[in-house]
Amino acid sequence: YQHWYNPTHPLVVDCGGTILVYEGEMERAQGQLEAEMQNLEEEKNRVIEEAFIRAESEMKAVHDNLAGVRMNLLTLQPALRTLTCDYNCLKRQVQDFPFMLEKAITEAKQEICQVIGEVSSANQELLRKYKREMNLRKKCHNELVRMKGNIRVFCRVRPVCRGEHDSAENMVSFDPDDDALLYLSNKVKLMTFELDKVFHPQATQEEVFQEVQSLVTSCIDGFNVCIFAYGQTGSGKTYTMEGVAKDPGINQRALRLLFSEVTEKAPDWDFKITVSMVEIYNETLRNLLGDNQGEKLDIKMNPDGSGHLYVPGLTEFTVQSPEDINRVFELGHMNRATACTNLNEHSSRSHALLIITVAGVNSSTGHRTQGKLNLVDLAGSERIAKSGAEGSRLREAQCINKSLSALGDVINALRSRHSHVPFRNSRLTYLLSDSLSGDSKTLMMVQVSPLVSNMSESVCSLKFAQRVRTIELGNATRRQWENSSTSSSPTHDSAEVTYNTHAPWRE
Ligand SMILES: Nc1ncnc2c1ncn2[C@@H]1O[C@H](COP(=O)(O)OP(=O)(O)OP(=O)(O)O)[C@@H](O)[C@H]1O
Repeated sequence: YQHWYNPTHPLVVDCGGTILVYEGEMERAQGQLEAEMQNLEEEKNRVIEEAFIRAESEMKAVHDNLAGVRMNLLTLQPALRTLTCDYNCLKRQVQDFPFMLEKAITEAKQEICQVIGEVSSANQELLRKYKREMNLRKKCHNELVRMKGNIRVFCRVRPVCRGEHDSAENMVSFDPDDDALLYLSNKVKLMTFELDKVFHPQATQEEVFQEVQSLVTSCIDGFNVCIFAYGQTGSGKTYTMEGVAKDPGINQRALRLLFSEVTEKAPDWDFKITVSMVEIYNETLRNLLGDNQGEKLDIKMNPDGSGHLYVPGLTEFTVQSPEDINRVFELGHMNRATACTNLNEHSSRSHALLIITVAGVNSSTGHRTQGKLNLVDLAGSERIAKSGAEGSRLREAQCINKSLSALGDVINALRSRHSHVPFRNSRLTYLLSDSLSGDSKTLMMVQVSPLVSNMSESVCSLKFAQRVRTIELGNATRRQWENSSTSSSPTHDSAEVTYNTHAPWRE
């Protein structure tokens, strides 16, 4: 090496220069590098510091969150425990539910059976009390009727009809404060009549019916009822009982009311309404709902031993619908009209009876009732001058006179509680005997014409009404005593006709 190396050699000198340049550059580069490294170190430290600070704050936030979560956890834990507990409890309940349900159903069934048993026995008790109360009510009602007398007398004054020319005098007048008083006046005197109720000429069919409807419906409770229209020809009897097509009278209204009342009582009660229509002319009975109008009916003692009367062959029409009611009246009217030449004249001289029987049975108690409603349009009550009438007219007058007198006698005997009631003195009273006796109810509707020309007949009718109303009520106890001593039978039907009134019923 020393051999060939010559430091003075130009090449070496050149190389040494180059080396020195390189060494200078290297030193400069090293300095740069070191500065660079220093920068990087500083940058690193700054970044690390920043990261640290960020991490610290994030850590803090996480810590805070964690603390919050911990807090939540602490509060949620009891709730969770409760929920778990509830859940377990519910689960157990769900598991137990079918058994509990079965048990509850069984218990409920037992309770229901017990309650039904209690209700049923309470019901029995109530039913017993109800029956007792009903009997008591009936007794009280009967007692009240007995005290008031079971015969009522109403009066209806008809209006002056179109075409009637009568003197303008006010023959009839009314008391504004007392609807039981009626005054009749002629030129010389004023007569006062006291009745149970007076209907003035403007009284409507509805108003009249309202006064009689409780009597009508009492036959559903088993009472026998008679409603008579009494008065001279043309005084309004037929108007009151039958009415006119547009404004029916008591007959139709009564049947319709009974039908609707018994329909309302279903299904607790099973009622049957039957209707018969009879005409009594010259003491002969005619079946107005039958096919054979020529047939004369008879009144006989029922062979069933009940002691009741019956009319063999009498048609009993069962009313099952409101349409049946129209049919009954149409048929009755048609049959009555076909058998006579002048219906108006004929109806004045005959009695027309509508007999409605209402029989019911209570579906729970088996209790039975039977009541009869007799609606009677009587023949004209006017007196026929004996000298003027002859032949068939005289016979008609005698028959009417006989039956109306017999009716007055029967009412007198019943109200006075006589031991013998002369039911057999006429077909009318004989046919109605079971509906006039016992605790039956009777209403006499005395019809009055307002015409001055009818004054004397009006006075007669009102005197008749007054007499019926003022007959002294006999003593019930005495009547029973008299019955037991004079007759073995308590019914009036079988009593001999020995009673003869001297009361001038029909002057
Ligand atoms: N309250 C009244 N309102 C209106 N008109 C009536 C009234 N009462 C009766 N009339 C009429 O008076 C007339 C006679 O009445 P109705 O025929 O009813 O008498 P009556 O007493 O039945 O007679 P008869 O004995 O002849 O059958 C009839 O035209 C009737 O329409």
